Amino acid sequence: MISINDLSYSFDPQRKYSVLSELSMKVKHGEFVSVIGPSGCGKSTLFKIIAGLSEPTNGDIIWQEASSTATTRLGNIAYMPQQDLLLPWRTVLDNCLLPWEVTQNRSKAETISMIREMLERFGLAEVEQAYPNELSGGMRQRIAFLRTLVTGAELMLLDEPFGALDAITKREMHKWLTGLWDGLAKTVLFITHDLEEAILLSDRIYLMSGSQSKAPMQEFIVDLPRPRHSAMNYDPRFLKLREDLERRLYDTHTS
Ligand SMILES: Nc1ncnc2c1ncn2[C@@H]1O[C@H](COP(=O)(O)OP(=O)(O)OP(=O)(O)O)[C@@H](O)[C@H]1O
Repeated sequence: MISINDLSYSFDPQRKYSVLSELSMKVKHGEFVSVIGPSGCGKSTLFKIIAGLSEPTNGDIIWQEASSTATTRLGNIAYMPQQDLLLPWRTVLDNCLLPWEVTQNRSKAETISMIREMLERFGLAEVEQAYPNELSGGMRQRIAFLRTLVTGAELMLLDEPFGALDAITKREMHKWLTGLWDGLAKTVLFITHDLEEAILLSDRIYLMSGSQSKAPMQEFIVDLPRPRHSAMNYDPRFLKLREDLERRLYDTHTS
């Protein structure tokens, strides 16, 4: 689906300090891949480059089997930032229509009917005419996720979508997303600081070191069957991986 090769990025025009340095990773069709790493190591910067909002300083992004530029990716890869960014003056339905207003890629009636089906499936049919301030945090995140799906893009970049939710709502969101995942036929790249969330949701996890002296990326395979459920948190494979990730994450902090 996407392959990132030796990617580097610097905010500094003199390029003295690189936020990302020779970083490589791959995501296959239909995979759920999480990116974890210490705060400030460049996870959101990486997502902005993949989404086409910034051009890398060096390196190549192979997307849809060809070398790509920011312009070819922009608007074709769905990006859900940390805040839900729902427009407060628009109803749920009108917020979900936003991606269609930009692309106009099918008829409005067809899009509304597709959104209504998704609202039904997401358990949100009754709030179609509600405004964002009338919804709970979990509902707002579900609407923002639905709006990201409406773009129709196969690759979705989700930047800490559950980071601001309380522990119980977050757990409900995990249950909801793992239940939904098998029928979605999407490819997801997901940023999180929550190791349990990363293990429960992902097929693979990349740990970004953010350090010039360490390997920029370490890969971990999550060897747990699907469908996933929260009781897997006690599976010995889950516990072993959690311990391993925690240790490696701590190592990157203390390097
Ligand atoms: N527009 C900018 N100009 C200059 N430096 C920036 C800019 N945006 C981010 N940075 C710096 O780049 C580094 C990486 O930031 P980024 O937000 O990508 O990290 P992150 O890993 O996503 O962090 P967190 O986990 O805390 O969200 C940080 O040191 C940050 O201060």
